[in-house]
Amino acid sequence: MTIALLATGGTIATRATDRGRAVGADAADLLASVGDPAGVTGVDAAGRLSFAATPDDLATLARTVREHCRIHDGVVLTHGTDTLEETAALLALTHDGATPVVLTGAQRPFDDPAPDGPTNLAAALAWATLGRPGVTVVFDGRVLPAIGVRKVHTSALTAFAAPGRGPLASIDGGGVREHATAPPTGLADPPERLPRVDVVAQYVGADAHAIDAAAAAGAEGIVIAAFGAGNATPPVVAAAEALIGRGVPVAVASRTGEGAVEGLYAGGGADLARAGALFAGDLSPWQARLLLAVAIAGHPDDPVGAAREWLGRVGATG
Ligand SMILES: NC(=O)C[C@H](N)C(=O)O
Repeated sequence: MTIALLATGGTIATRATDRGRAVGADAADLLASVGDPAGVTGVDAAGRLSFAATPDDLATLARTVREHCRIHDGVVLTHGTDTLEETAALLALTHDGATPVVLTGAQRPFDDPAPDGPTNLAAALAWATLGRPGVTVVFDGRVLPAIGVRKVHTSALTAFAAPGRGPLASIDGGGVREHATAPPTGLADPPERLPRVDVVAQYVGADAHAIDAAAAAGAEGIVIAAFGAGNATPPVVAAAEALIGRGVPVAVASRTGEGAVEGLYAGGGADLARAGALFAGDLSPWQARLLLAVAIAGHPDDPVGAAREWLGRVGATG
């Protein structure tokens, strides 16, 4: 059994500096922190804080993970928590085969007197060793599905949840208790590049400025971080209808944090649905954005059709 540990940076690898926390631990340091387990090869895949990652970085990482899936029995990534859910979604969409891919990270730095990184990394390696297929996130003793995972706390050690989808398993001193299996992954090839897809936030009185600016800046798709079950202000609905009419795919996801979107209300979600917007089920706006970008890259003729099918397959829509 061989496992690749791909270190990409994040708080789990940071030390204090006079500029603020900075990445200062590599794959070898991380493996040393968990006692250099046999069969695990450390790879320095990146060394950044995850808020600084670009779409190109994510596409490159997805291809790197695929390569390591071909030569190892499992792949574990250490990753910054800020955008871990976005990388997790991309890896889930582009996963190939049955090799377990497990993401983890930490809320406390590498040089913290009571770090959570070693516990999380040890649990991630233990979960990967079990060989369950698919892409998961292991954090603070919980195994979560990649699709649906969200960072839900800025500082607590229980930083992640998958609302409505629940932990798949718990890992603690008593061992691993499995409750559920993750939905299927592996719907597309990792794209060479991720097209620009922008997220437009909804708030009381939001006008069409942001959505129009996104389109003018070259966004090939738009995600509306909508009110409630999938509503937007009248000017944003009108702008979205116009964009869809010009062939720009528009997806709708909720800003609430839990539950699925539906086109229910006249003047809001019902109008968006009638215009042909993609309702992204229970995906967060951030994961919906990755899904739409992968669909645009892989299915330029019908990205909305491809994305609709994938949403069903990952259990995001009914
Ligand atoms: N806890 C963390 O890893 C947060 C950090 N800013 C990152 O995402 O890289």
